Amino acid sequence: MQQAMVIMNPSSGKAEARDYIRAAEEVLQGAGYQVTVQETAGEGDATAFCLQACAECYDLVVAIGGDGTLHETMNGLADQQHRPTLGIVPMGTVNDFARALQIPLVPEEAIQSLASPRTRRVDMGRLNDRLFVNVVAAGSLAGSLSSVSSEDKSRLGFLAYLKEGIKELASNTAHTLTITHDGEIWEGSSPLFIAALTNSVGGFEKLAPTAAVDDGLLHCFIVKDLHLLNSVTVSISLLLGNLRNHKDIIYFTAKEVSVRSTEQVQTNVDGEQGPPLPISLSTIPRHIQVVVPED
Ligand SMILES: Nc1ncnc2c1ncn2[C@@H]1O[C@H](COP(=O)(O)OP(=O)(O)OP(=O)(O)O)[C@@H](O)[C@H]1O
Repeated sequence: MQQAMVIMNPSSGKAEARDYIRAAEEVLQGAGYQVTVQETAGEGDATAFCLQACAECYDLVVAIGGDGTLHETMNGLADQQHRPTLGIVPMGTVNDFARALQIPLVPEEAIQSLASPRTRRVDMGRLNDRLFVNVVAAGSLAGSLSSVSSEDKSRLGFLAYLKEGIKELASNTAHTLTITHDGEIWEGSSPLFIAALTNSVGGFEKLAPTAAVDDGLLHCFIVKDLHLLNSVTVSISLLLGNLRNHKDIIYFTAKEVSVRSTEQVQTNVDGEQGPPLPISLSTIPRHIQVVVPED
């Protein structure tokens, strides 16, 4: 019999994940799996459970939680020889990875699609010595995005990030960043650098509309010194899915990028606070197999 481990974060989103365990077990048992449920109690648990699933050669690991739970679960798959297929039931407030893979955001529907026979191989990102699934941001704006409260995320979604971002822009802080990729070096003042693996960032699916989950590329945006006034035109370009063509944005794709600064600069990784600069980023093409809904 095939083995499935369900890793569930009871605190994700509106703290309703526990209510869906029974339904997930039923669908997986119906699909022929013997199911083990593991509930996280805090940071690091999802990674530890996933490492156990790799070591014990589970066939499937299902993450029930938000992007943070998914980030931790996928870090357990990093350099393992046996990597189970991944199933996702999005329960967070943003759920970027699920959006990028067209996994339903309604938990009941996502649970039904766990029995889908369709899978996709997707890229992972590497940041220094850990993995990321969706996006890395660096700069003064990235630091402020880490401070968006869960309450605001639940209430306002993407607008919560915009609210924090505008507050930060008003204080007009930018750092000197040195960004190296493919033998090219950019150095200048910037409030924000973004490297996205998928088209969905902060719940907003038009940031990098050309990014595919399996193109092996980091889609990078350098926001040149931004003032409140031109931030309006940048926001409009963002809404139109045309950010990469804005005159104050430098857009490029790369397989490897490094970002450093002589100043103390914060990062945000998959929506949570990351390590300070310097960082080295790269892609691990088609590293993970994910269950996706049937067409
Ligand atoms: N039982 C628990 N109680 C409180 N926090 C937990 C528990 N289990 C895990 N965590 C923490 O929850 C965080 C991940 O939350 P997750 O991202 O899944 O939900 P979210 O923040 O509501 O969603 P999103 O990232 O989409 O906004 C991790 O930092 C993890 O350490």
